[in-house]
Amino acid sequence: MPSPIIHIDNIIKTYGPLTVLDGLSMSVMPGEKLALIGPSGSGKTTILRILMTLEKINGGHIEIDGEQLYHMQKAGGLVAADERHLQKMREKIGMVFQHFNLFPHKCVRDNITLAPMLTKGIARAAAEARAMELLDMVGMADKAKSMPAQLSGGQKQRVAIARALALSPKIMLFDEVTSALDPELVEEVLNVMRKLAAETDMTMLLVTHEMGFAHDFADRILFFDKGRIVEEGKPDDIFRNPRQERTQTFLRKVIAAGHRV
Ligand SMILES: Nc1ncnc2c1ncn2[C@@H]1O[C@H](COP(=O)(O)OP(=O)(O)OP(=O)(O)O)[C@@H](O)[C@H]1O
Repeated sequence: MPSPIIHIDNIIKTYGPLTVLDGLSMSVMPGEKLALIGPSGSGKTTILRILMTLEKINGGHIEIDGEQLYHMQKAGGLVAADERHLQKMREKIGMVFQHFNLFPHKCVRDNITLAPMLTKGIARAAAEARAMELLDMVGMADKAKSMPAQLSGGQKQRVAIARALALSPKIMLFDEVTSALDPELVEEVLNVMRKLAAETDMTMLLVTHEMGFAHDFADRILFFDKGRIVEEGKPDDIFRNPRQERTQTFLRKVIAAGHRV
């Protein structure tokens, strides 16, 4: 039996008086595709940001690929021990955000080569060759020299996915990556994610309000409410036959709003 690639144990995260994660625990097996769903403010984005070390935690343990992520107590929360450790852990994880976050003054190709060249010291020619492979995979090779402002939202997001893949992460985190897109551009981004899920053995965690996509994409659904996981299971079980009243109410609202599940 393989060990979990992510093990999250009893995480507490507060912002001032607000408890955002309230003893959250979960494990993810290598290669697993997970969808995190639940009401707004339930802590889904926060746990992804914590995994990416963009936020400190106030208590609990996280292990990624057998190594502890946070292990030093500092004022205001637990932090990683040192910058080198942090860098090593960050390279295991790629994250794609709702708002693309591309570097506006760099062309598409340079957006992708920057991190491998700066953090791993990869030579420009090798970084560019890899960038072109990744752009080809997301269907954007012909835009390598374009600037981000010349791209549609869907194209920007496909570049952001390629950029997150540039350090060959074992784990990819997707935070509501289609929420800021015009409806007709959503599918091109989802198609790239389907392809990644089908053709790679990466572990993928997806925060989404696209219930239909979560159903088709995920091996397992985690339903968040008030900073905890209140129900988890296979997509068919969660969507067709939720056990918890909280999940039932949420899904009823989602269906009433016209979303396919
Ligand atoms: N930097 C911050 N300072 C204060 N409160 C914050 C901060 N970041 C997040 N929060 C609060 O933490 C709570 C959880 O936010 P989070 O973004 O994780 O929820 P979510 O489940 O992803 O919601 P959504 O589906 O709307 O994105 C919210 O109440 C949010 O307002």
